[in-house]
Amino acid sequence: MVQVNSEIGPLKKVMLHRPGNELKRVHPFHLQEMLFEDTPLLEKAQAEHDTFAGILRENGVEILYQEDMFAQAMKNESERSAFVEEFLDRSAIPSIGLRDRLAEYYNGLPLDEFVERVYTGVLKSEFDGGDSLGAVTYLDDLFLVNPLPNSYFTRDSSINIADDVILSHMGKPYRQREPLLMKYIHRAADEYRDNPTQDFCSMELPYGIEGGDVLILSDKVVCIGCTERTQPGAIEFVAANLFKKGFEAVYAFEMERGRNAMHLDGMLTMVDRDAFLFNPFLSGNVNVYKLTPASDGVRMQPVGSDWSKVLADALGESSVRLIPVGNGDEIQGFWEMWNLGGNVLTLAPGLVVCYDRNKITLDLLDKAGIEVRTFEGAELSRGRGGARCMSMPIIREAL
Ligand SMILES: NC(=[NH2+])NCCC[C@H](N)C(=O)O
Repeated sequence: MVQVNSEIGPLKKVMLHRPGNELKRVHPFHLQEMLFEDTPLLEKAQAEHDTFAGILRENGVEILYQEDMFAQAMKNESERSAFVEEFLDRSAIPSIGLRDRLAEYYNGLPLDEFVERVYTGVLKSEFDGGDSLGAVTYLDDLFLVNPLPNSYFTRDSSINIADDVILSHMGKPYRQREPLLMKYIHRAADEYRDNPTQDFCSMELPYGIEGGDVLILSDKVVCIGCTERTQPGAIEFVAANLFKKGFEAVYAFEMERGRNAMHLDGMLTMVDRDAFLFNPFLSGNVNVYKLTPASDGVRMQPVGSDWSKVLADALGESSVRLIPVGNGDEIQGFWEMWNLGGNVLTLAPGLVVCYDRNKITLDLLDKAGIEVRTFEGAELSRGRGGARCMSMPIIREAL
């Protein structure tokens, strides 16, 4: 049963994906499209990820691996062939003959190889496409089926709020198939079966939303980044549904639409009952809008750009503590923002896990009395996500 009513309640259960051979598919000439900054070294990335997982376990968190849950869901043959249909529909296969051959190939693989091939995709050179037109044209395409190298960022492809699950509608083509894995996991896994699901990924709603943009302040209030990945229409839709469940407000943070401010969770994370890490270059410069329930749907009201005021109001407190990532330093400050200094995963109020590389921010966290567990992220950070992006909370204890 999913139960996530805050960003900071003691974390009990989480879903991760241990990076696999899909990272070896990241091509240096296609970094932008594949959403990587550089080519990650798989073995080192796995070791870093294992250290991250070890810290979670030491702190009492049960870990479920996405790849295991997906394999479990795919044991059911009709589910598997339904998945293959949807997966290939979204893989832009250039001809029907080739698509049919690929469907046959995927359906015929032993389960472990099947799962591996979903993550790693299929290179053109690896597949005998027969005499279909699709197999002999577009020869400069590298992949027939693109890999899923961003799938270790489990935060983004679905969203768990209270006992609701949202399947994301990803903003970038390279990631649009990731929520499908979650869709089939949700249908099969005990953890999810009883939870209401909003399926943004199959819905014809033309608006994107990703989990990295959604911050749950409490069982009444949620903040959502309005970014290049998450559009106003999706925020309004989610807000209207949350209001039906008793939520009282959704704050929309309007970000610049670009890779610099990719998701809200790179700009703002909650680390204690009254404390946040934030991007000091944005507060005061980007507008926040408050959505509240209204008889005819959702009411919207601008609430300025001072994040400390906005967050204090959102929590019903007189003030909050804001810790500036990189302390606003004109070069290092930007490095630390870029390298996920603000993207920490909070394990309990005042206890966070994050990369060890953002020294200015680590020092400020220490001075603020926040306990920090660190791990190296030299390879993992090449995908430009940190501890929060790499984790999907399933259960957090109530505060
Ligand atoms: N929640 C996050 N901040 N996720 C970061 C995802 C990074 C990934 N390479 C992407 O561009 O989509």
